[in-house]
Amino acid sequence: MTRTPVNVTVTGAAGQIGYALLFRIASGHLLGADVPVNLRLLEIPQGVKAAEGVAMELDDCAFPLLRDITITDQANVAFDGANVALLVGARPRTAGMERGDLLSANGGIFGPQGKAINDNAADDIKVLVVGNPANTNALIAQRNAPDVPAERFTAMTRLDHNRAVAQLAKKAGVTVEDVKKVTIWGNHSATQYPDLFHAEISGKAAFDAVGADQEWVENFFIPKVAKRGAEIIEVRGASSAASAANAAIDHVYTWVNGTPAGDWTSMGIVSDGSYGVPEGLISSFPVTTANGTFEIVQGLDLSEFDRKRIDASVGELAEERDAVQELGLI
Ligand SMILES: NC(=O)c1ccc[n+]([C@@H]2O[C@H](COP(=O)([O-])OP(=O)(O)OC[C@H]3O[C@@H](n4cnc5c(N)ncnc54)[C@H](O)[C@@H]3O)[C@@H](O)[C@H]2O)c1
Ligand SMILES: O=C(O)C[C@H](O)C(=O)O
Repeated sequence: MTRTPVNVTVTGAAGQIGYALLFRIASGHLLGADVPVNLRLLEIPQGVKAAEGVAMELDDCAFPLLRDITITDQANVAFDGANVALLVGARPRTAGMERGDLLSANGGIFGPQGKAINDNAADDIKVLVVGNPANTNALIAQRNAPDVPAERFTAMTRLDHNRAVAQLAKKAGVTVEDVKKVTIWGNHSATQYPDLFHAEISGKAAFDAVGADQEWVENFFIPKVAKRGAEIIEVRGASSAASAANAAIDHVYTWVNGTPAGDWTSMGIVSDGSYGVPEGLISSFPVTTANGTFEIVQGLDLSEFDRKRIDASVGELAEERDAVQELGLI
């Protein structure tokens, strides 16, 4: 059966993550091995030539699922008919830049892109924001797209989720498939709360499987996951790219194809007020997915330890929201 190609828009296509991402999308890892794709690559004018070079390499792979590539510096063209949008391109923080400057510079990117999605994307559009500060950039895009259901805008915490799974598997001496129900709560930042207390390892409580070692949880596991991005930058000399691209693939694949039975994932999504997270903030939650939709896992008992850490990260998200509100970006 010939399937209609899915239109996948990638912004920042000529960047590091773009280079690690596009070949996997074109080879069927984003949506499935039987789903043809059209790629729409958005870059700033200075990035267009490099994106053309990447497109030449994509051609040279002769991917059977890749039908068409469009390269543009116009958001309205890039998001025309988009079914999936991966917003990777962002303004990085540079020396001397205050947080307000960073939020303002990114508002200038994610506001217009949100509007372009609103005006041009397909009715079933699904958006993943990767570019940092991911949660607040997603909020800016979402608020600038009033005609798109809010739940279609998500922010990436899957890299943090995967990092937590890997650390737990290492500590417990098991494979990553044995680790289930890990949660990243809050912001994709150093305040995030990687939660192992509701997780399972080989069918038993993860906390017990790591030796019920509270000291390890507080002083190794949580900071290791929360500060892994900074550690990669320090050791590699550049921010994570292949692992970030892999997490973006995982995020969308899971959203479209569902979470496996007995497990959940972490996604930054618009809060409905669950677990006391103020409605409207884009915060990471434990979610299950099925048929292209997701639901927050309900009914988890939160300890005082959990509550304190979730509140701290959500507090940071509320501050970022207030800052972009003051700047008139939402
Ligand atoms: N959420 C996460 O887990 C996570 C993980 C790693 C990196 N990141 C973030 O992802 C972003 C991209 O990282 P990278 O390593 O690919 O950076 P990069 O600098 O290599 O590439 C970014 C690309 O975006 C392009 N760009 C900038 N503004 C644009 C715009 N308005 N429209 C289209 N393209 C634009 C640039 O020209 C560049 O080619 C950064 O913000 C980084 O901090 C997020
Ligand atoms: O780009 C960064 O600041 C780090 C990145 O968000 C990561 O988690 O690896």
